[in-house]
Amino acid sequence: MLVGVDFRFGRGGAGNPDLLRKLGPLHGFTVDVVDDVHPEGAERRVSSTWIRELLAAGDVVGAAKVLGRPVTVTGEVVHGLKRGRELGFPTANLSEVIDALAPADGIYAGWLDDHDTGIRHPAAISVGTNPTFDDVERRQVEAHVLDESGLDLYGHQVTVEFTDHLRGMVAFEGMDALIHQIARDVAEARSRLAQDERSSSADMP
Ligand SMILES: Cc1cc2nc3c(=O)[nH]c(=O)nc-3n(C[C@H](O)[C@H](O)[C@H](O)COP(=O)(O)O)c2cc1C
Ligand SMILES: Nc1ncnc2c1ncn2[C@@H]1O[C@H](COP(=O)(O)OP(=O)(O)O)[C@@H](O)[C@H]1O
Repeated sequence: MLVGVDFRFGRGGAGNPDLLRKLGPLHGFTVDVVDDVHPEGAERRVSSTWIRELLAAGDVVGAAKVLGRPVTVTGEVVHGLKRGRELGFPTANLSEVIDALAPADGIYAGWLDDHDTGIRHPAAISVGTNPTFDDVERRQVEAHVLDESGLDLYGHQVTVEFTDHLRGMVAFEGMDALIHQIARDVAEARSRLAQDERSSSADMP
């Protein structure tokens, strides 16, 4: 059994790791107690509560530090409402993601890893219900691959990785305002991802 140092069980939380250790040999299990983990320089210990708080604030940089890995969601690319191509920005829509650690509604820079081709594409990512329109019920994760228009990603298994939060989700008055803003997001994502690439190659041995 693997438990944290502050693990409690039983009535009123009277059981603690010491008691578990005593009970182990009587019932045929062994006990490992794990110390709190702190991200470098942090007072607060790593916990799922903390990670959820950061994700709810769209802070994917902070969440990645606490998780010890980037924030990602994985799913299959499914058909959406075919509006992306009309806007000039087709977006690969992810199927309902299981075990999702999706960050708050908003717009992000990141990467789309295509498991079927092994290609890692730079992307501008949208999370939410696209409130400019009133016909999207389910929260969606959708990614526009930068500088591409001829991809066919339907049916592919992909992982979307979030590296930077760009802004919150906005209900625009019309399509033109939305298109205008997406073009700015794409430019912003391009420059953030260029920095991300530089810093991750600087980490290489
Ligand atoms: C970079 C980016 C930013 C977006 N920002 C918004 C937004 O602020 N408000 C909104 O309603 N939809 C936003 N969207 C989502 C679009 O409305 C959505 O991609 C479009 O309707 C296409 O949907 P479809 O894939 O179902 O065809 C954004 C999409 C991208 C790629
Ligand atoms: N640059 C791109 N980024 C994402 N998807 C692209 C891109 N170019 C082509 N596609 C294809 O277009 C589809 C998305 O187009 P879109 O009009 O948004 O349709 P849907 O509403 O079905 O998502 C993707 O699933 C993918 O197959």
